[in-house]
Parts: sequence; C-alpha cells; structure tokens
Amino acid sequence: MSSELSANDRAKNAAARRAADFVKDGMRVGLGTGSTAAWLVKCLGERVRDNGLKFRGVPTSTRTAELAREVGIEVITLDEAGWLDVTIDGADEFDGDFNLIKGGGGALLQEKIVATASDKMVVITDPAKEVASLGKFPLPVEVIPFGMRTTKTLIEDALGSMDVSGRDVTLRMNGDAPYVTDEGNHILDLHLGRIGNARQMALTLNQLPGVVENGLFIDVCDVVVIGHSDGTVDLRDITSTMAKQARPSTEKNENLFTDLDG
Ligand SMILES: O=C(CO)[C@H](O)[C@H](O)COP(=O)(O)O
Repeated sequence: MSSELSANDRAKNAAARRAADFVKDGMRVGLGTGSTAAWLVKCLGERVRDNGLKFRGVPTSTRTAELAREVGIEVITLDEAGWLDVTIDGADEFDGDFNLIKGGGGALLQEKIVATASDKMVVITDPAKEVASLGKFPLPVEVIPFGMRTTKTLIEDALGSMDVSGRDVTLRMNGDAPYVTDEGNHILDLHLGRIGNARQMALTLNQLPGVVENGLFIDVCDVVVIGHSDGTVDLRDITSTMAKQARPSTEKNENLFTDLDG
C-alpha cells in the first residue's frame, strides 16, 4: 500500500479491504457513502476488474453511484434489487452495542433504508470512532424544507425532556446556503454531547412532523471492522457478543410487497 497515505487513510483502507471479503459472486450489495466507503468501492472495483468478481451494487448516494460506475461496478436501484445480501458503510460513531451515528456525509436517509433492507450490515471504521455513549458526534436529522424552523423548534422542545448533555441544534450549511440532501431536504445537526437513551431518542425524533429520518442506527449493524494504520484489522461480529442477546428480535422480510399484492 502507498506510504503516502495518511495514518487515517491507511486505517480506513485496511477496514475497507477486509470488509470487501464479505462480497461474493452473485450478491446484491449496499454501497455506503463517505471517505471510508469510497475506499471500499474502489477496492471492489479492483476485484471486479482483476479477479472477475461479479455482483450488483446499490449505492446510497449520487456520489457513491458515480464512483461505483467509474470503477466498473454494476449499479442497480434498491427496488430492482428487492433485498440485499450485505451493506457495507462507514459511520461517524459506534458503541459497544453496535449502535451507530451516521449522516456526517449527509446520506443518512438512503443509508438507513439500504442498511435496513440487508441481511447483514458491516460497518467499516477506524478506532477513533468508538464511544462509550453515542452523541459526541452531532446527530444529523434530515428534515423537509417546508416549515423547517417550526420543525427545529419541535426538536428543541423534545430535547428539553431528554437525557442529553447538550441541546444546541444547528442547520447544516453548504457555503451560504443550507445543505441539500439527495432527496432535496436539509439537515439539522443536534449537538447532544451524550445521548442517555439512543433508542428513545431515535423514536422521539422520527415522530415529529417535518422530520424525515435521524442518524441513529439502532439494531441495524451486525459487524464492525476496525482498521488500524499498520494495516491490521479487528473484526467484531454481533453474533459473538452479548449485544445480540439484548436486541429485540426483528424479522427482515424479503418479499416486502407480497402481502400488498395479495
Ligand atoms: O454516514 C455517513 C455519510 O452520510 C458516513 O458513513 C460517515 O459520515 C462516515 O464518513 P467517513 O467514512 O468519511 O468518516
């Protein structure tokens, strides 16, 4: 590997290469967004080109879709895929129960939909993103532009009764204008410091009108691959930890539309 890479990039690259081993011929694979996920997409592109790996990818953003096509990955939509074998994505924070904060790169909505529609979600990360309690990283919340100030006030009011150590809510900007997501929405960043009950926070936020989705990924991640700057990786699997037993049982349904079609 190139010695010109920063220590952080070497760590991300190591995690991405190990996680790429989860992708096998014939799979439908969710492709995350962000700098760590970009390493993964490039690595998978190499394997398509050099090893003849055959799989179809569902990108979680226009950025990832462009990169995936550029490196020769066959791109399909989530609806074309129906269900995914695995999704591999980065994260902004992860805790000991495999819960995450995501959305630092602004793609949390598609990322959550894609990860939830997968048999397995693998997070690729460096060690610095591990926390005892989620919340140090500002929690991104995607909101629709209509009535955004009112939505912000509703969020601030809701935070008033929650166990957090900070309550500032800021609108994410892109230069002088609000940041716009792939779906044409905006992002409010919640500076909470520490989230006492992340599950309750996720449910509370999503009940507020105007909120589209929040960046807490609770009970979604199955595997965390932690890359180190010396090229080594630690792999943690939910099935071999106590966290799995603490999860409420969820059943992922492959034929989402069968019932509706009658
Ligand atoms: O959630 C995300 C994008 O919405 C990213 O996965 C997260 O921000 C981590 O990014 P990076 O790998 O660049 O540190």
